[in-house]
Amino acid sequence: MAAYLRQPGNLARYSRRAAAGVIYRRSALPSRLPQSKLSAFIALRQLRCYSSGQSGGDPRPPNKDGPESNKPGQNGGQRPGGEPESKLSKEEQENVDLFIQHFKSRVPVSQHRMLDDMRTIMQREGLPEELKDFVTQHLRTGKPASLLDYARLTRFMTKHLSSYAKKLIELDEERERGTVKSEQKPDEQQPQKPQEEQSQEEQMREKLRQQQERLKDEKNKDQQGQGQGQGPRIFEFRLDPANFLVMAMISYYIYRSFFPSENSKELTWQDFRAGFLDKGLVEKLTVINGARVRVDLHREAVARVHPDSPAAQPNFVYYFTIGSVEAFERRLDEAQNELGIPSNERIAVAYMDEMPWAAAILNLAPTIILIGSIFFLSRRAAGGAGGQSGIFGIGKSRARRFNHETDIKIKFSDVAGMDEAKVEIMEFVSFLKQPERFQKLGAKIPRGAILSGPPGTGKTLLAKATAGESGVPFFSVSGSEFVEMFVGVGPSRVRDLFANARKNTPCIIFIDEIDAIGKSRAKQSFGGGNDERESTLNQILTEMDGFNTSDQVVVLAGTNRPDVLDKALMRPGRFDRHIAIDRPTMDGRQQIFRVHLKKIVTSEDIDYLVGRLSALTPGFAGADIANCVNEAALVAARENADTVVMKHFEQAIERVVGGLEKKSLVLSPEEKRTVAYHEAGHAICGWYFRWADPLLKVSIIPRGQGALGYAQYLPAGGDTYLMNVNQMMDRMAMTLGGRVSEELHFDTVTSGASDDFNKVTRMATAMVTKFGMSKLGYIYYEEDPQQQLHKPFSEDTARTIDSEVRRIVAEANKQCRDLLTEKKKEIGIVAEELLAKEVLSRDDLVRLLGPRPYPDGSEFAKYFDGTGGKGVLAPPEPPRSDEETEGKDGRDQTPFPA
Ligand SMILES: Nc1ncnc2c1ncn2[C@@H]1O[C@H](COP(=O)(O)OP(=O)(O)OP(=O)(O)O)[C@@H](O)[C@H]1O
Repeated sequence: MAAYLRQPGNLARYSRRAAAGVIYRRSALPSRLPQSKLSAFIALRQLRCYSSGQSGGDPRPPNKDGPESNKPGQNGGQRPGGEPESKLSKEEQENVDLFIQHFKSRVPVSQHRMLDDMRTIMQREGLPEELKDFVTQHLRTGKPASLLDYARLTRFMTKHLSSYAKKLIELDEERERGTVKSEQKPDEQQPQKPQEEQSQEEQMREKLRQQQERLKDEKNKDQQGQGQGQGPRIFEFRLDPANFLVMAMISYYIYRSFFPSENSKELTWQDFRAGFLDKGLVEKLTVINGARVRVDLHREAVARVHPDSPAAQPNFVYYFTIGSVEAFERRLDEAQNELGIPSNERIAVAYMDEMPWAAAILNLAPTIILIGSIFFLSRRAAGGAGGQSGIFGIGKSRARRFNHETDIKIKFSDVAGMDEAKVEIMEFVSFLKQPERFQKLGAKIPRGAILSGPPGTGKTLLAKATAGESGVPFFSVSGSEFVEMFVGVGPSRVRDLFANARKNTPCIIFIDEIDAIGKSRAKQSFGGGNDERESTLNQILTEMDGFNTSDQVVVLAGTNRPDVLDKALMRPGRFDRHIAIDRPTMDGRQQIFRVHLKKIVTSEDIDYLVGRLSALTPGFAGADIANCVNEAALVAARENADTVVMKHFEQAIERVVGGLEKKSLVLSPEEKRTVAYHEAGHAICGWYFRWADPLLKVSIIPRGQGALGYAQYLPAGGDTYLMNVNQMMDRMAMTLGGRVSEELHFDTVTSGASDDFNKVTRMATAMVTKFGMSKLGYIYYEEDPQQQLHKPFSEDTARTIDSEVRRIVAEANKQCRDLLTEKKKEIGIVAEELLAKEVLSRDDLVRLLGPRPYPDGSEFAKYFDGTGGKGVLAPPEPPRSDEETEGKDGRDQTPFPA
């Protein structure tokens, strides 16, 4: 491109095309884009010719002496219009002429007139310094100008063109007003123009004036922009030829730096030798990267021998490829020996390693991409987690801030049950709302409270409700979010969290799962400890100490494991209050059901529904209840029902508790029969033992994990918290009912009762070692898995425990066997019905066996006596783990494992 532009006329042609491009596209460009100055000048000059009307229809300026008179020197540069004579010195006059001539040789004839006019102006005002430099450095000396020189010149010309154009217009106007002394003789004056021509002239003049005004406006705007200088100036890109040229140049140099400019051609060794070496045209050889040889030739000699060869051009080089440097050197030596070149005249060989820019960038690309990706990922990770930007945001707290006005709509009315907890926590609300009430009496405000309890019991909900009630910002963060793989991040996040909170007082901080960082420090030392967690805990302790009593920041924390928390956390002055939230009672469950049933469309009698559902769900936490209600709505939706009815709720509870029905599990008829008699054994025991929990349902549909069938009972008196010996013995006997029934009805027994034995053994052991219900006496032995090797009792005691457990289990077995032997016929009836129907409800058992001989508790009777229900009762198994079942609420599930 540089070579192209440097060729005579190309630069001018190029700029003309660019200028023309600007003129023609002008209408399509945005209106605020300024018109090219060069194009403005050309247009002005054309208009001026018409408006001056000197050539009688010929757009060219009047030229009495013909075209030749425009030649420099002939008319002394005097403008045909009659401008004053040049006041320049002879040398300056020559400079101007040289300059104009130089350009005339490079632009089309149609633009010569424009250059003549420029000469006129220059003769009046002298040659500007920059142009003078150009003339003296290049035109006078004959030294060729570089592309950069031309670019500089073009820039300067562009800068001056508009002022030249303006001056010429002024000159025309002056001439028209007659203020300029005219040298024209009266007989040379223009004849009267026809009317049409005059109106055309008028239009032209109007256009001219508009153009002039636009130029003025532009200049004013420029000056204002520069003059103001206070606010930031908006960079404005002007698409004029000068800018275009500069950009083209920059692009060209960038392009050249990536792709070296030299033209080259590949040669063979033979061509090289015959064409250049033998003729003595080679000046130098350069071995590049040990693989290619660049041949530098004596240019002048080549130009003389082969004037048309491209090798005569300065940038042209030949290359040839070599196998190895040694082979190349050997061949070159041989060739030069053959040619008889003396050693001091031999061709110089240079060696170089060359790495093009593109290759260098390619080499760096993996590193750049890696660093870029790490940066990008760190930004994304930090941004996603909490809006911090970049890797530098890692020490910032990840707490989410909820705004009481928008985010937290939860009130205490949304938290059902847990009345005691609410009363406790209400104090924090009053403190946040009316701190003066406490302060005036000199009372210190509690700093925080730990809410502890099983999962899903509503700890987070209660904390949110506290924030919602008190109308303060709420910062929620999980304990595990403090811990990162980087040392020092935990404490830094704690500091940041508390600093944020202090800025937003009054507010509540809620740290969920605080046991993740608040574990007792003494217990961690085993196995190396965890310094990072410890220092995070220390930071929390420090921050909580650092509160002023007047700082209205309340810290609430939730945990499922209050027992493992560090004592320092729990001391007064930090988490002063310890609020235990247990699974809801029957009454609590009813309230929670009421809260969640509000969102459900159901036509059932709400009081009956709530009572029955809560009776069916002993041991359920608030989250389980919310899940069941939602699941029931999903079941109903699956059936395209209009409302959610009792059946859907029961299916939902059964599904939540027992797992999905395993329809794909097909048992053989013998297996099914065994399962039916096993479950019937449990059912009969549950029906006839006085202290056993009343049976609700028995089923032989496989469900969940490994249960081939199950019998379900509910505590007769609702939630029970104590069990007497009779109840325990009856429960154990009932649990053994499956195996005893198998023994009574089949020749052999199956492995299906092993889970029953597990339960019975654990229960009997607990009676001996914990409940003081054996001849071992009132002793408590902890069941500590870590103490397996070192039992806390002697061998003798171990033997006594062993024999006592055996005795109790044997007694339960005898009790069960006696009953089932007596009720063998009833077992058969129930088992056969079970085989036919797969599921038997309490009503079915009443039908088959008659009413239960012992009256059930009133609460139980209210919902499950078959009268209050709206159809077949099919209460499902409640969700409690084995230990809880045995120890607390008396619910039992006797699965028949696969
Ligand atoms: N007392 C309640 N009243 C109404 N809904 C409740 C109640 N308790 C729990 N829930 C329901 O259970 C959901 C989960 O409760 P929450 O997250 O507060 O339990 P959590 O005790 O904090 O559990 P975790 O210990 O696992 O963090 C709540 O969103 C709510 O729908």
